[in-house]
Amino acid sequence: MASCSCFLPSTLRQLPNRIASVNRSQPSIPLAFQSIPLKPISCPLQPRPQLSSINPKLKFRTKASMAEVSTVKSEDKVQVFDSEEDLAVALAKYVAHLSDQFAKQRGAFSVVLSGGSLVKSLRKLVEAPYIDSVDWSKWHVFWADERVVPKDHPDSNYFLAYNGFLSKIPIPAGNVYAINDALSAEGAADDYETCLKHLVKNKTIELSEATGFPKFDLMLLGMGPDGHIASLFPGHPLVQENEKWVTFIKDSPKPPPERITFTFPVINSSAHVALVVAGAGKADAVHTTLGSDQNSDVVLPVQMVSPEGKLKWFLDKGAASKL
Ligand SMILES: O=C1O[C@H](COP(=O)(O)O)[C@@H](O)[C@H](O)[C@H]1O
Repeated sequence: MASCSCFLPSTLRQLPNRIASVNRSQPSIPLAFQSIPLKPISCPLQPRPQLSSINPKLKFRTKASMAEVSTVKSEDKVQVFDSEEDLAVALAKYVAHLSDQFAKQRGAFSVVLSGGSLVKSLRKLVEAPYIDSVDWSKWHVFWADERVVPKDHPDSNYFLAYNGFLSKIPIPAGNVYAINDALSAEGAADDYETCLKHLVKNKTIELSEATGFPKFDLMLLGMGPDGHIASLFPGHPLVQENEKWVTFIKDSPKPPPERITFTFPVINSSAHVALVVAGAGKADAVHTTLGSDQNSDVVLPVQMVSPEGKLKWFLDKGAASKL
């Protein structure tokens, strides 16, 4: 029996009452979470999927199978907006629609956030009409990647999301699954994976029948100017990981060096993936991925995003300027 600690409440000190008091799965937790000595809920492990049961298209694509990597599938949608403001408006509508759909369909909405600029692009969701119309109690929030730093550190993706988004919505505190920042990178990755397994077992997260990996309802991915997504960087061996659900990196080319990240099989098992990319600084990587004259010598992590479900690109004019 393995145990995990992601059900412990977040340790951010300023967490507001409305989040702290509506914790669904925990007894009422007082404010000012100073390392509460609760016993973590145990998370029974499920058998790991065998390699042979993994959809072959999810395996790392070598240069020999480059066409598979870089082809934009016909059902993929690329939307280009005049401004980042317009992008944010459309993104809010899209997320609210999926929230409604999954809340009605299965009584829960599992949403994966990224760090960086993505959080700012979610700002319209915390405004009218969505702040009142979205059923936030159905939301379960995860991170595609997290930096292994304290939760109140400026580099923390949780901290960023808390300040820019989570603190503004009435989401139950027990539905926010932050990493255990008291662990090493390796320990935090294992702990997060154990938590996911528990949540798959109790059906908070669905399981992909095709791949045996968790199937999140919506994965919101940002992209770095180098084409990295989550903490999967170009040329790094982690992009080839096809067994683990969550892994760790200690030599991230972008600081801070220690991070945990979802692996490609998890990302690509999602029901919906939105790639949210703004700014001319990202135009080259967008061009490499979506342009017609693709260079087969380059494999960017973003080119390996090929979900079981639907992929949608939200670009502003700057990001699309080289298409
Ligand atoms: O380090 C990271 O970078 C990417 C991209 O960030 P952005 O600020 O260029 O949008 C982000 O998606 C990821 O979550 C984060 O850890």
